[in-house]
Amino acid sequence: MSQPPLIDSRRHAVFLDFDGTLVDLVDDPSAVVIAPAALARLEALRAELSGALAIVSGRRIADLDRFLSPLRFAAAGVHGLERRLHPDGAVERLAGPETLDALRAALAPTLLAESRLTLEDKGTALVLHYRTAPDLKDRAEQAMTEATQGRDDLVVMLGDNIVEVHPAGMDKGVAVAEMLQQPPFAGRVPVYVGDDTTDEFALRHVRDNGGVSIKVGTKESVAAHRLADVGAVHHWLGAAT
Ligand SMILES: O=P(O)(O)OC[C@H]1O[C@H](O[C@H]2O[C@H](CO)[C@@H](O)[C@H](O)[C@H]2O)[C@H](O)[C@@H](O)[C@@H]1O
Repeated sequence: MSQPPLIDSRRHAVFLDFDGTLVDLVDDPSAVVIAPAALARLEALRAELSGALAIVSGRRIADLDRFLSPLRFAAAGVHGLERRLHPDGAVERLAGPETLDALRAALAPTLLAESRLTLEDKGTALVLHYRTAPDLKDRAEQAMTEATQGRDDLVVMLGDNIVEVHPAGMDKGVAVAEMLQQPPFAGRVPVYVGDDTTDEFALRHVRDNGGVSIKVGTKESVAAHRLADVGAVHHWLGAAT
């Protein structure tokens, strides 16, 4: 995998993952921080791209807004189950939290028994976190498998020290493909940057459709290009032409 080409602000639409791409991974999911200088660079880049810059994340858009405050960006949140095409627009939700009520109940005994496993409830998705208890990886995956037994309407995804469940039929690849049909992204060449397994859906879509696919870090990937870490991502974003 090679170094990525520089962003061409006249031609490209830029889609950026959040955790592990724009911010370093930390133990507490609520404790991620973006440097003010990096935030200012993102804002400048969005203007140069005539708005064609979006965050594509497993996070809720409300959480992204909090981390990126005072800025707001176009975004696909919860792996595409939430959408906002324009920073000042309303968030569109493609599923409601009630879909996961039975799962909340089914996971409760495991959470009671294993206090080192934590649940992040994103409404339309549930996440079991085990970063601070890596020995509980199998236990978390087993609990999620058992809780989702017979639920073909749901999909379980393994991320970086997490196991996550949400309604089936949506992933970051579908989200990027759909956003590319709409202004300000339509007609531009997609660039996608991401670090995790859930980014592979989008990296594959972009790679197969003439775009620029960029993996962050050393994990295996379908991407054509690589950047070493979060610092390298911000450096590269700042070099856009
Ligand atoms: O799609 P992303 O923007 O990369 O979001 C994926 C998940 O990110 C968060 O979890 C990850 O980051 C946490 C903070 O650094 C870390 O503690 C955790 O181990 C990582 O998996 C977020 O909490 C999840 O909801 C997102 O799905």
